[in-house]
Parts: sequence; structure tokens; C-alpha cells
Amino acid sequence: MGLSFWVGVAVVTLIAFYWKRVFDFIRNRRKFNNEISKFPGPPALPLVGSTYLFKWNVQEFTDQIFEWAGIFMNEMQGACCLWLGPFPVICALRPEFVKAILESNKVLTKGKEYSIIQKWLGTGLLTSTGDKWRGRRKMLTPAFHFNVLNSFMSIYDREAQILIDVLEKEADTGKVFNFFPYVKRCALDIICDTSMGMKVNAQTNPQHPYVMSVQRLNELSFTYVRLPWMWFPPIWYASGCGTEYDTSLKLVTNFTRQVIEERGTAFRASKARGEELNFDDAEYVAKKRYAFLDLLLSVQDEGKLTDEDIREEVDTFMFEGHDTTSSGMTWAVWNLAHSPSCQEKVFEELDAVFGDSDRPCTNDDLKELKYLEKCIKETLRLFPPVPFYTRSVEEDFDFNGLNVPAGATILIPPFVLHRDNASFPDATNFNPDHFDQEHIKDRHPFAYVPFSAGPRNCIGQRFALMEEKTVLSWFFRKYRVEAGMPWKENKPLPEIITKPAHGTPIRLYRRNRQTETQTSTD
Ligand code: HEM
Repeated sequence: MGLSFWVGVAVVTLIAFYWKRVFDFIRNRRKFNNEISKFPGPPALPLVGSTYLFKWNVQEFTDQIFEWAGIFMNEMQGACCLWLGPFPVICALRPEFVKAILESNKVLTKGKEYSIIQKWLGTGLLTSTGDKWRGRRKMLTPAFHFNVLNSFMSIYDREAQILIDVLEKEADTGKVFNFFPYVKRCALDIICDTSMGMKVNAQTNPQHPYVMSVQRLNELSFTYVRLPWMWFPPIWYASGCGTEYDTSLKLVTNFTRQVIEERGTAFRASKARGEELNFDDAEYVAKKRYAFLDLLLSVQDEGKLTDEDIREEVDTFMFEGHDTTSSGMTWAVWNLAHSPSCQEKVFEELDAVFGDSDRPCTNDDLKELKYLEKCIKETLRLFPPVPFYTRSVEEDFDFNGLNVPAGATILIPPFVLHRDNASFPDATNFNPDHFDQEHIKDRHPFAYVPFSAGPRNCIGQRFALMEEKTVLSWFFRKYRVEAGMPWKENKPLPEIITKPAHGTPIRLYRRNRQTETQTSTD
């Protein structure tokens, strides 16, 4: 008897043995497909889904997303289905649906795409779920106590001043240069110091191996998320991405482990001297200059965290806490470079608060910088640093009779929601007045969700706004910018973190009457 006979016998035996499971699987899959097929969406083929339609060029892909969103926004309560290979992704295109998802305590688990960053971040706050996430969220919330954030002001301020200094060489040359890498290194220095109490000095030492590896991990993670065939390890490794990812990962995680060890030794020594962590005493916190890591070490002392638990949380802050803010700041500079009248209003506000002094920026100053804040918020609207985020549906989710079956993924795309003219008149243009109180009150609160919302919102929101305001206040105290490329030519690339396709090409001028008069006659 030939091999095919025995294979046939094996298959029949397996089916006979597992018939109930096979039967349940087929029945559930049919029910699932039936539910999903009710959602409108671009055409899909078996196995490849809609990916065969995807434009290869990321910029063209961005345009394609907007085109599809425009078509499906007004159907099925703003829900449509995009098949990413064999996986259906339900996209939430209207604020009412977004609210139902983000406020729900049932849809808290992140989507499958987060698996690539899990290799780096483990199951830290961003990627964990269930009781682990709840426990960690409770544990980490005190780290964002306003006394702690206020104590970070001196770090934001110091790094902003270094940024101003390193930019000196670009000022008044009349040459176009890319501002983005400068602000990125500034944000990286800020997050290293605030989360680990460690200075990597990326602004003055850009070739630092840690700095370069963090950058590479972010880029490779996006390649993984966008190309579903990379989810198969043989292809991921054959492409070279897998090996490069692993090498960068080793370097980054070893660096964090070493910092934890060193800081842990210092922490235990101070504890032996009788010093206790106390966030309620503002003066004490300011003097001690805690990093997030110190809070984690104090919790470890109570036996609640291992070294590896601490590592995943520190790396989560590193991942979430610098690409996001640098994206926000670089786009803000880009927008203001294209809006001289708005830039002028920023100058007026800054001059009213600081005059021509070079004194540090304080938390009280930040409260005065209301127009700058509107510019930052408007930038987060047009170019949300996190362009989309996802949730895994673990039990059927009902919204006004619309059933999203268990097993589906829901995608929330601030990038699309924020450009809906129904919520933001003239939505594709930069206009800080969108954040005037009278406009905010007329808008659905979930039409604007750059930091997500509900129980899994961004824990670093206040940190981010304080950092961006401080750095930009220094930048515009010192410099005036002009755009080095037309607005429409520099499209946003909705990678894991939104980036400008051509960087941030600008010309920089010192803010003083003499040079401003000179450049205006150039
Ligand atoms: C402009 C800057 C920032 C933006 C736009 C932003 C945006 C977001 C968004 C949209 C989420 C939800 C992601 C999801 O559901 O998958 C999130 C979560 C998170 N963010 Fe941010 N973020 C920013 C800055 C920061 C900073 C500075 C930190 C830390 C210092 C931080 C730490 C986190 C953490 C830990 C989470 C996970 C929270 C949880 O699941 O409980 N973020 N952020």
C-alpha cells in the first residue's frame, strides 16, 4: 500500500478523533465571516485580503486610506472592514463608535500587530492586558504625579537650551536643513534622563549605539506591522530584518538592564541611609530629582516587581516617550513655518511672558502660553503622532445593533478622524483656532483622540504637553523659521509614529530685528 493510502488513513483518523473540534471550528468561522461580511469595505481576496490593492509607496498608501475613509465614513455608523491578509480589521471612522470602544471595559486588549514590539517591551503597560495591565496602571500612575512632572521641568529646560545651542550652526545661513533629527535627539535625551536618570547626550553624541539602535527598532517594527508576510518568521529572517531587529534589541535591552542595576545599587544605598520616596512633598521631590525608574525600584522593594518587570516598563517609556513627542514638536515647527501670522502670535505671547530674558521656563510660564498650546494641539490633530491604534475583540461587541464578533480587531485611526470636516471645518488646514473654547464645546469629545481616551488612554499625556511646550517656547524665543518646501509636498507617513516624508526642511533665523530686516529683503 502506497504512502497516499496511509496519509488518507491518518487524516480520516484525525478527523474522526477531532470531528467535534473541526466541526465547531468550521461552524464558528462561518458565523464569524457572516458577521464580518456585513461591514462595507474595499474588495478582499481569500488569504491576501485587501493587501493586493495596497499602494507600495507609503505616501500613495496614505492617500488611499483617506480615499477609502471618505467612501465608508457614512455607511454602517462609520464602521468598515479592511482585510489585512486573512485578518479582518474593523475601522472606526466616527466619534460615536470610537467613544463606545474606548470607554468600554470589555475591549482593553491590544491587537496582534503589537506582537513585534512585545519582543522589546515584553508585556509592559502598553502591551499588557487584563489583571496585569490593571495592576501596572495603578502602580505606575503615581510616577506621573504633578510634583514629579514639575521636577522634570529642569530637564526639559536644560535639554531645550542644548537644542538651541546645537542649532546655532544652522541659523542665519539661509540654507535649508532638516530640523527633525535635532528635535528627536533632544526628546531622546529628555526621556533617558526622566525615565532612567541616565544621560546619553544624544544631542552632542548622535552616533551613540543606544541612540542608533532605538531608532532602528522603531523603523523595523513598522516594516513588520505594514507587511503581513513579515509575520512569518522564515520571511522576516530571510529579509535580513529579523536578524537586524534582534541585534538592535539585544543592545537596547542590555543597556537598560545595566542602568537598572546601577540605579538599583544607588537606590538601595539611599534607602539604607533612611531616605524614603515621597511624592507629596514638592520641594523634596524637586531636590531628589526622581526618575520613573526610582518609583519602580521602590515598588520592587515591596516584592511586587522583578528586574525584568522593571526593564519592560522602562523600555515602554523609552519607546512611547520620545518618538511621539519629537513627532509632535517637529510637525509644530513645520506648521508654524508655513503660517507666519500664527508664528507672529507665538512670538507676541512669548515676548509678553519672557521679555528678552534667557531665564528658565517654569511651570507657571507654561500656564501662560495658551496660544502655543493651541498650536501644539492643532498639530496633534493634523499629524497625530500615533496615527492609529488597535484592540482585539475577545467577546462579541455590540454598538447600537452593530455586532463586532469576537476574534476581530478594531482599529481607531485619529489620523482619519481628525481630518473630518464635520468635526473640524476646513480640516486639512492648520488653524489653531480649532481649539478655541467655543469650537471645542460644539465638537464631539471623541472627534479628537491623539492620546486615546478612556481607561487605556496615554499615561504620559501631561508629560508630553509640558515637554513640548517647554522645548518649543525656547525654540521660538530664539528663532524664527521659514519653510524650505511647499506644505503639500511633505506628506505625513503614518508609520508606527507619524513622520514627515521629507523630514522637516526649514531655514532658521535668529530672532533679532537686524537679521529679520535683512532676511526679508533677501
Ligand atoms: C505627543 C506625545 C504622545 C502621544 C501622541 C501619545 C499617544 C498615546 C496613545 C494614542 C496611546 C494609546 C495607544 C494604544 O491604545 O495602543 C498611548 C499610550 C501610552 N502612552 Fe503615550 N503618547 C505620547 C507621549 C507619551 C509619553 C511622553 C509617555 C511616557 C513618558 C507615554 C507613555 C504611554 C504609555 C505607557 C501608554 C500605555 C498606557 C496604557 O495602556 O495604560 N506616552 N499614548
